[in-house]
Amino acid sequence: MTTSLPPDDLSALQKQHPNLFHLSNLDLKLSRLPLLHRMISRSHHIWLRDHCRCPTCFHPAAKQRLVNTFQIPPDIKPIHVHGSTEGLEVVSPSTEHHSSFYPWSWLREHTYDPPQQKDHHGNEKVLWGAKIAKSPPAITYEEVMDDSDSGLYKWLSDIDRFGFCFVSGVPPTLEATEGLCERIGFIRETQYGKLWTFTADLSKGDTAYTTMALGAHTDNTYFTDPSGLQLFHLLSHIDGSGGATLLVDGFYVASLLKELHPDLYDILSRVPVPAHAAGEPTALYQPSPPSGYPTLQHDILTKELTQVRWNNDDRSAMSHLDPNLVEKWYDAIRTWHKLLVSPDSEFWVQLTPGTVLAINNHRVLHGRSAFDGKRQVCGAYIGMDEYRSKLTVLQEKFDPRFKALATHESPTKDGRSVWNPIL
Ligand SMILES: C[N+](C)(C)CCCC[C@H](N)C(=O)O
Ligand SMILES: O=C(O)CCC(=O)C(=O)O
Ligand SMILES: [Fe+2]
Repeated sequence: MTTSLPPDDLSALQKQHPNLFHLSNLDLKLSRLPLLHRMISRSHHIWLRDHCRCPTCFHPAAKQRLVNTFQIPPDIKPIHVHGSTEGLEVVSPSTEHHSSFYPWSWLREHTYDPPQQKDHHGNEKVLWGAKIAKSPPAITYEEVMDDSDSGLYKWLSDIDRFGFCFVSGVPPTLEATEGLCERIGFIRETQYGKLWTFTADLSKGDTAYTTMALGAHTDNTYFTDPSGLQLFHLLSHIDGSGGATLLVDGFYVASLLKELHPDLYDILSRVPVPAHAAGEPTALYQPSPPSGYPTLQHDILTKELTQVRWNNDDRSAMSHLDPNLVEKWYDAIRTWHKLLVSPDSEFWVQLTPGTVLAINNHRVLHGRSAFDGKRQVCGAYIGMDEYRSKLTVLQEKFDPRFKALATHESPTKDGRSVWNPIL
C-alpha cells in the first residue's frame, strides 16, 4: 500500500528532515515523523486526524474535541504532508481538504510509537525512612501565601516528591488554616465537616476523637476515592502531653516489601480489603464495590505503585477472601505491618501551633501517640484531583521543562493557546 503523496513534496520533506520516513516506505497506514533530537516516531493517519487541534476540531477555549471521530474514514490517508521547522502540516482528503498542523513539540510529547516512559508531573519521588527527621521538607506560610505562586508551587512540589511537607509560621487559627488549604483548591467536605476540628470528646464516632494512640494508617479507606491530601494543624494542647505525630512513607515500605518478599507484595497488590466508617447512626460508608480495593495499587500501564490504602482499624470483615489465600494474606499483612512499625521507617514529630502538616494520603501513612490533656487539632481533606490540577498548572507556569514544550503555542482570539503541552 502506498500513499498518494505528491512525490515533490515528499522529497522536499525528506531533504528538510533526513530522518523522516513516510508511509510510502511502509506497508502500514502510518506516517513516520521527525521529532526533536532526531527522534523518530510514527503516528497512524486516523490518530493524527482525530488529534487535529485547529479551532474547528478542538474548541480553543474549552479545550474539548469537536472533530467527529466517527466520521473519519478508517483508511484515511493524507493528500499532502509538509514538514517545516515548526511542525508538520497534514492535509486530509476530506471534502473540505482539511489542513491540520502538529508542532514537533506536541508530537514529541504525545507520541505513542515508540512508547514513552514519562512522568507527566516531572518530579522524582524521594523515598524516605526515619532519617528524614534530620531535614524534613518545609516552607513558610509567607512563601505559600505570596501572590507570585512560586512558594505554593514549591510546597506542592515537595508534597509530590516526599509525600508530605510542613508549613511554618501559620497563624494558629481556623481562618488562617482554611485560607492555606484553599490555596490548593476546594476543601473536600466529608462527614467530619469541611474544615474540621477534633478533640477527644467523641463528638464523631471515630477513635480519632479519643486520646488513644493511632497506628500508621491512611484515611478514608472506606471511600471509593480516598482524599488525596490531608492537612493537620495542632491549635492547642493544654495540661497534658503525648499526641506526637507519626509519618511513614508507604512507598518506601512497599519498596522494601517488594524487594524482600515479592510474593507478599503481590498478595497485597491483588487482594481487595473492605472497610467501613460506621460510628455515626446516620451514616454507613463503604467503598464501591464493597469488597474494596487492594492495599497497594498500581498504574495499569506503567505498573508503578500509585496508591497505598491501609487502615487496619477501619478494615471490615474479610468475607471476600479466597479460602486458599487466608494464611498467605495474613502473612502478607503481618510482614507489611512489621516493616511499617520498624524504627527505620517511622518519622515521629511533635506538632506545635503555627505549623501545618500536609500529607499525600495516597502515599504517606500517619498516626499519633496517646495523649492526655486538652488537645485540639484542625485540618481538612483535599481531593487528589484538586491537588494534581493545581500542581500541573503551576508546573506549566514555573517549570522550564514544561515551558520548553509550550514554545509552539498559537494564541487564539480569546488570548488562550490551543497548543497546551499536556493536551
Ligand atoms: C481527620 N478527622 C479527624 C476529621 C477524621 C479522622 C478519621 C479517621 C478515620 N478512622 C479514617 O481513617 O479515615
Ligand atoms: O490526632 C492526630 O494527630 C491524628 C489523628 C488522625 O489520624 C486523623 O485525624 O486522621
Ligand atoms: Fe487519620
